[in-house]
Amino acid sequence: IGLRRPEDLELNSSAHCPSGLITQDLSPTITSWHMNTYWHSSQPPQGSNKKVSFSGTVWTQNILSLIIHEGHRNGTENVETMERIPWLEYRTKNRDYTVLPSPRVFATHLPYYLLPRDLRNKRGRIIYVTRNPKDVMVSYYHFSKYMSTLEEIPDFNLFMERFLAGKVLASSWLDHVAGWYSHAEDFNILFVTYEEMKKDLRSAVLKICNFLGKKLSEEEVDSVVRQATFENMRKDPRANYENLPDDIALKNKGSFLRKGTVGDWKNIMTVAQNERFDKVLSEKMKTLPIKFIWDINDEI
Ligand SMILES: Nc1ncnc2c1ncn2[C@@H]1O[C@H](COP(=O)(O)OS(=O)(=O)O)[C@@H](OP(=O)(O)O)[C@H]1O
Repeated sequence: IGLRRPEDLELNSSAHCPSGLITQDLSPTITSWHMNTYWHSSQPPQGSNKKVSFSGTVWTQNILSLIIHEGHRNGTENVETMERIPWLEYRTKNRDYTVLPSPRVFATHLPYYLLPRDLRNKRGRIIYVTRNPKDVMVSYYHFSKYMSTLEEIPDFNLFMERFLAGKVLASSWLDHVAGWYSHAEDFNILFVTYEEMKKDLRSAVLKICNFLGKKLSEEEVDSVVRQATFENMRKDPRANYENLPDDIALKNKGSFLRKGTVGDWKNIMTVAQNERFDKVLSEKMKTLPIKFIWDINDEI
């Protein structure tokens, strides 16, 4: 399809990323800025197909799967999320990605410069999903307790410094987001935020359908929205990653879908930690047009 095979990317994976964070030899990052890449297989029509997203990876994977696969939507097929939308950078089961049926959809946490090069020729669509970085950090903090493959750092202060320095799975959130935003015009990309999905899921689903050129009936959109709510995804073992092996997920320590809210950072961060975070963030983001939503009542 004109895209290089993932193994050609020569990633130097340094960590497991069972839930989707990417890792290369960079010091890794966060949990909720993610990216789902999507493209059709052989000979894709010009400029059509691919998508990536950041933050709310599993949520977006689920939404995409529900939009694209009628069998998922109507419950006649039962396919694991990671089978439907595999990770670009983690080839579980040694699958040959070049022979997957169209449309091919992938999730990734790769920075923009490591993506297959034809994405820069806009051959495929990218949905990039971001979430406010304080909630990302807090989500990742809990996630690292849940995943036995991640180092657990109980001291939140220390954890925050690691996060800000990019010494977490998938590397630096700040660099990742800054990189993608400043190179957006090279890609056929749709930016979606976790917070807008949370505030108005139906509009977000329609926005994604529109970007993909996928027409669903009103009832089908209703069905996607219903199945993509936090409450319903939490009950769905595929969406909640309940089938992860016990040696990867410590299920007695929680569940993958934990709280699913905007503003949980306020429950854990101190005033001093918040000020320190804001200082680092504003330095890094001062030239970028990103408005973060820190609270569900903030205007989008
Ligand atoms: N449907 C729905 N609604 C609201 N929130 C949702 C939903 N699905 C997943 N989530 C929340 O997304 C957080 C996990 O992020 P990711 O899926 O990106 O993680 S990962 O990169 O795949 O590890 C994690 O956030 P926290 O609950 O704050 O930890 C999940 O609960």
